[in-house]
Amino acid sequence: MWTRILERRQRRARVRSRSRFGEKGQCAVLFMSERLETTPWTESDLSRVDVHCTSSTQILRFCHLYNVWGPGLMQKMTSIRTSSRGDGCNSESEVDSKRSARLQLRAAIPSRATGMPAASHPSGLTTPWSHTGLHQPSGPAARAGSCRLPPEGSAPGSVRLPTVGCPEDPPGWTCETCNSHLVAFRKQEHCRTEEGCRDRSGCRIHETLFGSMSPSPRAILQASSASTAAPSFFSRAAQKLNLSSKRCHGMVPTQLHVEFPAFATNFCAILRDFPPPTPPGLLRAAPKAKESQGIGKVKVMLRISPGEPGETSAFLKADTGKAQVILHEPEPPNGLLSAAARRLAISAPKMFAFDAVFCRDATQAEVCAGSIGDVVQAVVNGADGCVFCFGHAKLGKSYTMIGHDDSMQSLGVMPCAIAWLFRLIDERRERTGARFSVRVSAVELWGGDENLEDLLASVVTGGPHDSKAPGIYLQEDPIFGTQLQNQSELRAPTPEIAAHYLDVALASRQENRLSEKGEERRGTHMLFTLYVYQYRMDKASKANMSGGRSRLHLIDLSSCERPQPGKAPAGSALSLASLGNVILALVNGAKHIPYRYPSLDSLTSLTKGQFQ
Ligand SMILES: Nc1ncnc2c1ncn2[C@@H]1O[C@H](COP(=O)(O)OP(=O)(O)OP(=O)(O)O)[C@@H](O)[C@H]1O
Repeated sequence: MWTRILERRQRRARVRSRSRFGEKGQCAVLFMSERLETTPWTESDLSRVDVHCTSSTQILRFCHLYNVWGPGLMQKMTSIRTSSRGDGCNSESEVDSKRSARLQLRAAIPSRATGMPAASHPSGLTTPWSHTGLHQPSGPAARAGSCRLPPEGSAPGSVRLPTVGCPEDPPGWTCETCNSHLVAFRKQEHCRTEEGCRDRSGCRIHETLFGSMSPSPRAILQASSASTAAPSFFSRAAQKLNLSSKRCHGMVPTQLHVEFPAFATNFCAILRDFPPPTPPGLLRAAPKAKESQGIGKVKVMLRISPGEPGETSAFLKADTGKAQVILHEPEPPNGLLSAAARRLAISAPKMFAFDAVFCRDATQAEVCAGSIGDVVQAVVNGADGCVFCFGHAKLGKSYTMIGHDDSMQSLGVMPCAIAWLFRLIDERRERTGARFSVRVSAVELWGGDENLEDLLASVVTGGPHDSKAPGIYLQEDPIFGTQLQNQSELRAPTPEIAAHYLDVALASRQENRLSEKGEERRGTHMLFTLYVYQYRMDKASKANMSGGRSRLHLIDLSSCERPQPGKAPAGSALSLASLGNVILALVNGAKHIPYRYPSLDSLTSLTKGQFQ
């Protein structure tokens, strides 16, 4: 009930902010939504920006906007106003009378666009502060976040922001800067339970007020110790808005504190700062009930590996429009066979049709957008879904499934699926009022004995894998089919947190690569699962509640090497053909599934629902 009231207010506020847009030549950034962020802003809109922040989330959103528009936006703004609204307020006048916490900030914002090129730092960061004609005051005014405009006619110069060292920051708030440029402003808290704070890593609340200011999320985290007046402003804003009264709910962080270099990958930061654009059609209205079940739909897509530079593939012709490939058998070299024998040896070209074909120059973004939209939709509609790559060694299976974290364009299926799943959930939540909760698990399968290992165990135990902890195993359920038991299922309220768990899982996998005996683990497979719990009230009869759980399994299969005769398979390898037979049997609904390696085959059959 309370959530509904809040949502209604937010909707009203959004409408208000949109109607203001243009009317007064101002831009009221109120309840900033993605919609607003994508609205084209004109110069006159930017001449004055009023920021009404009622919660830390809105400040965060403002900071996201700041990151999106960056220096360009900040150059043009002459003031930022934050006003505190009580939750029970409906109008601005009411707000003003209820709480007079209104800050006029003229300090941290440069006065006018100077037209000068952005100054760049060796780190690659550009600073909006350093190339404006702003005179930065020192002393209390600076700390209070106020600033005089430059005297008329004075030449624009560099701004030297005072190194205040955040002396006025309220306890728990920390700021990080890079080249005197604010990159992060954070708040940390710990649980105050009766037994005290048992697991400090799990119960932190972290509010990151500024994220990355550069295209590379890595650059943010190489922060130095200087600081600017902006943290002071935000600390005051935080005090005024009483943000420090937030309580820790359970053991789940509301915003993630990303410390670098914590893990080898940083998908968390890239999803936070540069989420992949939503593919067209993902947010389309749900198809009819029969189609939306998503059962029985197996899509097979082909991605052609780019291969070695200069390598040609004359024997393979791909038609991406028709989603077909034609294989020509290579002609035997002249002179080896007689003309008649050569005619017999060359068989007719073979044509194979797929649901989609991605040619060798297809980008990660194209592959992800073309392959996982339907699965994500099916999962949010309540069906289980699974995506995996299947093929020979070193053809790019892991690259396709995981990708790299250096740019939005190189994200693989797993990070994109996380971003889009949450995007769709947000849209569905807003449209239908359904409630969602997402959990994450990550399991590794390795070794000839097919060991299963929990890759998120370190998050739960706060340290290395506990050998006494009950192990993971697969159990056959007469109703639900094969089920994994005992794996950690961690709550992920935001895509960043889900991506953080992906980073943790990949780091654990990397760590496990060298076994205790010093042997390298090869052929390890990773199963990353997103569990979507949802429920909603029946509109007609409010008493009825419907919902359930669906799963999105994302599997990074390693190469399916053929075991050497008479030798135990390296890693958990099984031949490509054996796995192919298992998948075919599942797809055809065969009674006998030719399992040879029970765990891996069972992992594949976890998504039996999809195949039936
Ligand atoms: N489409 C691509 N574009 C750029 N690089 C690629 C592409 N495909 C693969 N690579 C690169 O090729 C190398 C091998 O890829 P990858 O490790 O993903 O193969 P794999 O099939 O998962 O191997 P394995 O079977 O051993 O697990 C990686 O360095 C990866 O970055």
